[in-house]
Amino acid sequence: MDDIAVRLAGLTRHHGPVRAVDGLDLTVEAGSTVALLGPNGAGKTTTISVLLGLSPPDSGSVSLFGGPPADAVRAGRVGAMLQGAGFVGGATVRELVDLARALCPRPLDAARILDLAGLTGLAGRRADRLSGGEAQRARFAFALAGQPDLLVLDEPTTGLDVDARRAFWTAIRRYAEDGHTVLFSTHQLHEADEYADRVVLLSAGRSVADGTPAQVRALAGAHTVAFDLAGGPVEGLDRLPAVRSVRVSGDRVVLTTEDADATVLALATGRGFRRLEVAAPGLEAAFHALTTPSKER
Ligand SMILES: Nc1ncnc2c1ncn2[C@@H]1O[C@H](COP(=O)(O)OP(=O)(O)OP(=O)(O)O)[C@@H](O)[C@H]1O
Repeated sequence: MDDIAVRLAGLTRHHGPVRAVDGLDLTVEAGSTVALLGPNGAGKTTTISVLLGLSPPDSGSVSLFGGPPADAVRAGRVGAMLQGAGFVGGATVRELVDLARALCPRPLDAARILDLAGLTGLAGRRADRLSGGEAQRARFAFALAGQPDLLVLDEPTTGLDVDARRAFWTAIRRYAEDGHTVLFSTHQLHEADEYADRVVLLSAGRSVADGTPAQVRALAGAHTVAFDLAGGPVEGLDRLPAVRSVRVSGDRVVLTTEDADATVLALATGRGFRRLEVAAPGLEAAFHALTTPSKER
């Protein structure tokens, strides 16, 4: 079934005694851009490695485009950018791109690959003499070369400076807009928020949240309502509808609430305030709430 790019069911994978992936179910629809978001050690790299067929699962199943990963890879349908992957010694960037193209049944034009990866000016440089960020772009070029239906990127922007990051995400957006599927791992919340249609939040090898960035953010629950007291009383704030907590700092009050509308309506009737601000929970709050054991919060 080609409408499902990736299907993981009950995936478990250990490294010695460490259960790196713990019964993970994940379905990625073709054409979507999905972020695997999680803190260090959450199991992102292990999941990607099993998904690509580079290491076998201990239990559970993996399929890419309805078949075994090896079939999809052999058919040139999958391109991957892995952390710290090395290069053939002595080869130039251009030669690497040519090699990647030669391995694929329907490669992209070499000039387009170099352009997308921001390597046009470095085509003649030996790949083992690239800076860390340039090497990361060369890995991206290698992943893109075969014009894969599924692009899998493990923490792709590590080592890239601000301009290179922006150029990278612009290239990914263009690639995704052409109907390709992109699965990337990150522990950068804003990358998941800005560039993914869907965020799968991993913690200790499990999926602890799965949805659009807005849906995952909403799992953190509380909005904040902040205002100046303007001489009004502090008493009674904790009894306003839906209020979960009250913090007062000088004249400024910050309430957390399960229902910002109800809290603000009640606040507006009966007391004065100034400089009202209502904020939705950030992805950061959701990330913290969902990946931190409750006793440590
Ligand atoms: N080769 C290995 N040997 C032993 N333990 C490992 C090995 N590789 C990973 N682990 C452990 O498995 C767990 C998951 O690691 P993994 O690299 O998949 O996480 P990650 O989410 O990609 O982390 P990061 O963001 O730091 O790259 C961690 O506890 C890690 O220490």
